[in-house]
Amino acid sequence: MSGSYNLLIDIGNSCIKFRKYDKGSQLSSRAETASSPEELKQHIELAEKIYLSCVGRRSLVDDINKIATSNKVEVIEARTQAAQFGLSNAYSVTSNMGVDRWLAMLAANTKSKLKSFIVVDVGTAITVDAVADGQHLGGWIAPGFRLLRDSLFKNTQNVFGKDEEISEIDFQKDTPECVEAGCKAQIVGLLHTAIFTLSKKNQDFDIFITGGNRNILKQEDFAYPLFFHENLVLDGLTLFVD
Ligand SMILES: Nc1ncnc2c1ncn2[C@@H]1O[C@H](COP(=O)(O)OP(=O)(O)O)[C@@H](O)[C@H]1O
Ligand SMILES: CC(C)(COP(=O)(O)O)[C@@H](O)C(=O)NCCC(=O)O
Ligand SMILES: [K+]
Repeated sequence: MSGSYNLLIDIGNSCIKFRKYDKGSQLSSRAETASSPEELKQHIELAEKIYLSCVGRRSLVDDINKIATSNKVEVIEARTQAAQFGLSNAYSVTSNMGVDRWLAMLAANTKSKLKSFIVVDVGTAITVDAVADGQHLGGWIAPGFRLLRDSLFKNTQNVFGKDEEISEIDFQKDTPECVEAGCKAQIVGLLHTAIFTLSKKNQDFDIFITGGNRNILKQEDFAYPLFFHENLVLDGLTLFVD
């Protein structure tokens, strides 16, 4: 049986996230991850339509399109816009902005009563975007946790790591723990600086956190409430489902 759900797909630089979504029955499963379009095949074959965003490899989109076309499934790809759904983009060259950032902002804008917010997407890269009264003020792009850590290993002789995770950001007593805590502290510091920067311009705003590494940010490290969402990019794609 085909046509029972829409398939939402978010292609990032590390992995493919997908979720089935049906507006009528409010079907909205948890996001799953796939390492290749081939893994999505059975989900694509039975989908009514596919809504897709990509900041990763274009060849992945081509492969998804091939599977979809051979099964007569329409693929709708989202693109960053100058203005959409009551949100205005600050970028001077709209198409330069990753569509994942635009979709996360669109989703946050529908969830924020204040229409003023910060969105942090903690993935391969970490993006921060600030919005005041539906106007995007601009944002930041910084290396994500793995990039931070790997750049240390790559560019030093005596810094090494290990696989186990440390649980909290505190001062550490051996190299791997110092690296992990240091890189995590940098990410926490990024959000503190974002809050400080928007506080100078705006009184009240919401803070949305998303992305595969979102749990590096913890409520206990902040005085403001943080709203955690599994995948705001996929949430943004639902706005396009007719
Ligand atoms: N359950 C998980 N599934 C996938 N990635 C995870 C998970 N938990 C943590 N991660 C980490 O999240 C990062 C990927 O985050 P994600 O937001 O999917 O990135 P991107 O959009 O850049 O592909 C990876 O570095 C990975 O180590
Ligand atoms: C900044 C990003 C790499 C983040 O991607 P991700 O970490 O989710 O894979 C992506 O949004 C991107 O490629 N942006 C283009 C540059 C820009 O937004 O200005
Ligand atoms: K990201």
